[in-house]
Amino acid sequence: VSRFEGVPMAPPDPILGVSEAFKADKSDLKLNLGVGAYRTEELQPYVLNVVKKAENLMLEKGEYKEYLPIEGLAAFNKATAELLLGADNPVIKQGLVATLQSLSGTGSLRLAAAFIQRYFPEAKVLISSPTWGNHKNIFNDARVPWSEYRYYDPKTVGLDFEGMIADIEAAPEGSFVLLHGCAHNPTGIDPTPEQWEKIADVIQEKKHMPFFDVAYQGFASGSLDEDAFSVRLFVKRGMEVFVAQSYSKNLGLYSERIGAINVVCSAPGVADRVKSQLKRLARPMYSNPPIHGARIVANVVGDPTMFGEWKQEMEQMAGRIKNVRQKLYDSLSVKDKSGKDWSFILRQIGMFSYTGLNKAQSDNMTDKWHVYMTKDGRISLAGLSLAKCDYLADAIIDSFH
Ligand SMILES: Cc1ncc(COP(=O)(O)O)c(CN[C@@H](CCC(=O)O)C(=O)O)c1O
Repeated sequence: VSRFEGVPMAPPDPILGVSEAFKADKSDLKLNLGVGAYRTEELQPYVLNVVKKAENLMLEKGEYKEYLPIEGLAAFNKATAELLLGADNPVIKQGLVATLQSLSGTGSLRLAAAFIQRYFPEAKVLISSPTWGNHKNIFNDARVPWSEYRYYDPKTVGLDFEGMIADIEAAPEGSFVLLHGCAHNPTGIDPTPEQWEKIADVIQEKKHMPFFDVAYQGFASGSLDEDAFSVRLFVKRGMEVFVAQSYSKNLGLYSERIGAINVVCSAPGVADRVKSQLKRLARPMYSNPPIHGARIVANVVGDPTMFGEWKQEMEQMAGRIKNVRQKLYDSLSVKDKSGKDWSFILRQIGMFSYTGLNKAQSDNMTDKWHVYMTKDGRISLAGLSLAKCDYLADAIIDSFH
């Protein structure tokens, strides 16, 4: 008898498992609107031209494959902090930012969770309701308690701002508040600048610690600076902040696993101590991060021409998704005779649209229409082409009514 007899089969991941089911579907009508991964109008994966350029340069240079330091590639860490905060941000000049390259957004979140568990064992993390499917797994496995703050209002298909503020206010002082920097996943609903000011007020009043998850910088609006507004607002107020970053979407480096955890501290010398303890946590977790993606980011950001080309390609990707969003809205508005107001689709931003379809309706989308999506009603517009919008609209209308 095997020693592993007691090991049960794990359920498929609510997001990544959708792609597995999609691959198994033989229908040529099938559409993968599950995983948040950019596709072209031809529904093909996309390697940015600027990434290919950087990789050709790197190949010509014939670079080494030695271990990186635990904290990652120094040129990447400099570039990623400057992209997030702005190169001329005083906190960078004053050495107040601890930055560690880590295994993309997920690895950065997990490393920060381990730090919180070790140095703030009494604190809990507040996460939005709903939020990205893996956030709860990360904090559960890091043994960090969490609770939810209201975020999505099904009645208005918008932000429950009063509920959000009330729940953040009611949380024990010194809680960590997990915030999506831009392009909230799965709702696509972001606070307005005025609402971000109010969120900063209540977090400051309650001495909470803001913890931003920035997985879509530049991908939401097409502008790196615009999408960093919320983080820069909190830093400008002198608040200490955690920020996890990812280059999976905005630079298309999904499987390179390139991201960073940044901790903005409010006193000199503290950042060095925080960085040293993040390194101490990373070493037994994965020792040191992969070099390839870090070099691509450092090369792209370090070369003004390539940096410019990247910004153009980001605008193109964000632009394609905006066009698809508009076309889906148009198709639904023309086809649906029920009088339902679909304008929420246009008010949402980033890769996703939170349709309001419940689990049974989402199942119908898959079982009858071969449209693959997450069971919380989220569809990834990045996996949709203009050509398929009419078909998707038919599927949504059929599933809703
Ligand atoms: C808010 C948020 N944070 C972090 C991540 C982690 O991305 P990394 O690739 O680890 O940097 C994602 C990716 N969420 C996408 C992609 C698939 C997934 O990992 O769930 C999604 O929600 O479909 C995300 O949406």
